[in-house]
Parts: sequence; C-alpha cells; structure tokens
Amino acid sequence: MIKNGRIIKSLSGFFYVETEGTVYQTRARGNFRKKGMKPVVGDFVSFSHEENSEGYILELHERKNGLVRPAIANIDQAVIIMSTINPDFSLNLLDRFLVFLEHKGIQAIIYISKMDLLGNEAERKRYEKFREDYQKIGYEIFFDTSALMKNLRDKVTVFMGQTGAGKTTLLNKIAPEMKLETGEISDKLGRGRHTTRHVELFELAGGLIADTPGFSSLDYEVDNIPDLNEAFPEIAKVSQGCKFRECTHTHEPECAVKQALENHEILESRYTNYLQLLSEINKTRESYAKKRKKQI
Ligand SMILES: Nc1nc2c(ncn2[C@@H]2O[C@H](COP(=O)(O)OP(=O)(O)OP(=O)(O)O)[C@@H](O)[C@H]2O)c(=O)[nH]1
Ligand SMILES: [Zn+2]
Repeated sequence: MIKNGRIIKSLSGFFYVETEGTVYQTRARGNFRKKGMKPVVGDFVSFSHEENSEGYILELHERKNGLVRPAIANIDQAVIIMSTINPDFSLNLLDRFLVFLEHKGIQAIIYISKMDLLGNEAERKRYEKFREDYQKIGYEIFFDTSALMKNLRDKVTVFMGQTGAGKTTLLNKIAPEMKLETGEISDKLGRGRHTTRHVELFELAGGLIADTPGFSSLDYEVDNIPDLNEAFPEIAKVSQGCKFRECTHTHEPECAVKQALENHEILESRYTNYLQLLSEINKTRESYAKKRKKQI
C-alpha cells in the first residue's frame, strides 16, 4: 500500500513517517543517495507499507525550504531567542539571525528572555522601543511565553539562539510535561561535535517544534548570500526608489536607502549591520575568486 506522510524523526538509518495520527518506521531506498538526495525530518514523502514489514520511502516531495544542520525541511517559522543579559543582547547578532532566516525563506519570530533581569524601568523602555522598531520592519517580538505560544499552533517551528540564551528554559515553560524529553535532547543528544544528530519534531502547543541542540554560529553562515538587499525587508522596499537598479546603497548617487536613513525611516543599526555583512560577503567572494584564479 502506498501512503503519504511527513518524516517526524530520523534515527539510526530509520525514518519515522507520520500520517493520520500513525507513525510508520521506514527506510529510504538506495536510489535516493545515488541522486544525491537524502530524506530529512520535515520532508513530505510517499512510502510503501505492508503489514508486518518495514516501510520504504519511495518519493520525496518538493521542499519549500531546509536547514542543513540540523537537517530539517519545510520549516514554517523560527523563534530567535535573545537574552537581555548573560549573554548580552546584541542587535548585530539578531540581524544576522534575521538575514539568515530571510535568505532561507523562514518566517522569524523574536523572543526576548531574561526580561526579569532588567534593572529599571528605563531599560525596559529601551526594549519596548526596540520592539516597536522591529515590528515596523515586520517582525513579531515577544517578551512573555503565553503570547508566543499562541503563535506555535499549526506551524513547524525551530528554536535558535546562542548558548545560554534560554532555549531549554523556554521549552520547559511552554511544555512542562516535556521536561524530561527536552532535558534529554539538550543534555545527551547532539551536543558533541561528532555525535550523530538525532532530529525529531515534537507536538507542542498545537504545532510541531524541533529543538536544535548545539546549533553553532557556523550553522548560520551569512557570507554567501547572493542578494543581501532582499534579506533586509525594509531596505529592499525602499531601494525600489534608488536611481540605479544595482545600487548597493554605499557610494551611489540618488540612493533612496541613504535618504531614508537620513529621514530616520531606516534604523541606523540596521544600515550599519547591512554594511558590515555586505563587506563580509564581498571579502568571501574575493577570496573565492583568488582561489579559482590560482587553480586556473
Ligand atoms: N532570570 C532568568 N533566567 C533565565 C531565563 N531564561 C533562562 N534563564 C537562565 O539562563 C541559563 C541558561 O538557560 P538555558 O535554558 O539552559 O539556555 P540554553 O539556550 O538552553 O543554553 P544551551 O543549553 O547552552 O543551548 C540558565 O541558568 C537559566 O536558568 C529568564 O527568562 N530569566
Ligand atoms: Zn541605494
């Protein structure tokens, strides 16, 4: 019998495919590897299933997006967890996460942890202002878990953030009954560099979530993005008014982005981070070009 479903877990060569509330243990047929395709958690697949025997994945359906580490496909959204302190809040890091997600076509949601550690009202106001600014760009920002939870329903969500930002704490708050499992994911699996990653989607708050243990900064490289402009939605929008279509918003005349910056319609920190990323991307390109020249 042939069925369609979604891979919700991959472990030791097996893929666990869920369809209509039942999970089937399957393997991938060898011909996927030959084609350089590998099923990953989140993939929609067709698979064969016979009574009392192992199923086989027959076909991978088209992916809308995917991450390499952890290997997950068809992600609806990512919650970026940033702490106020310990580690210190950084707009630069936040913008890097956002650019990475824009590039991947994954909707970003921002959650600020450790708001309770803020010293006074003035500090809190700064975060309110930051929330206002980023909401204008189009990003949702949450300071508390209950509002965040409502946004997890019917979505496949990944959580990302620096070590110590409070990922595990947040997951435990969202689903206290999962305490053991999140502890298990965080402590035993996928921590070491060379351990095989166990990837799994859990049902949580009416949606599916993937914890992403040991997500390192290398996993969200942003120096290979072909069109940085597009990864900054507010810059992309304004740049339609630039005189030159290929405007990089650095030195060109009649640049609408620089104009918007002057008018305080674009945040200075966003523009600074844009410039920094642009220069990193250009450096990477140059070093590739040099390498290629040497080979020739
Ligand atoms: N006061 C306060 N402490 C928090 C909050 N969230 C997390 N912490 C603390 O911050 C530390 C790190 O939190 P974790 O949840 O382990 O962070 P993590 O992102 O899972 O870190 P890794 O497991 O290293 O990836 C712990 O000591 C938590 O108790 C918060 O909202 N308020
Ligand atoms: Zn421009």
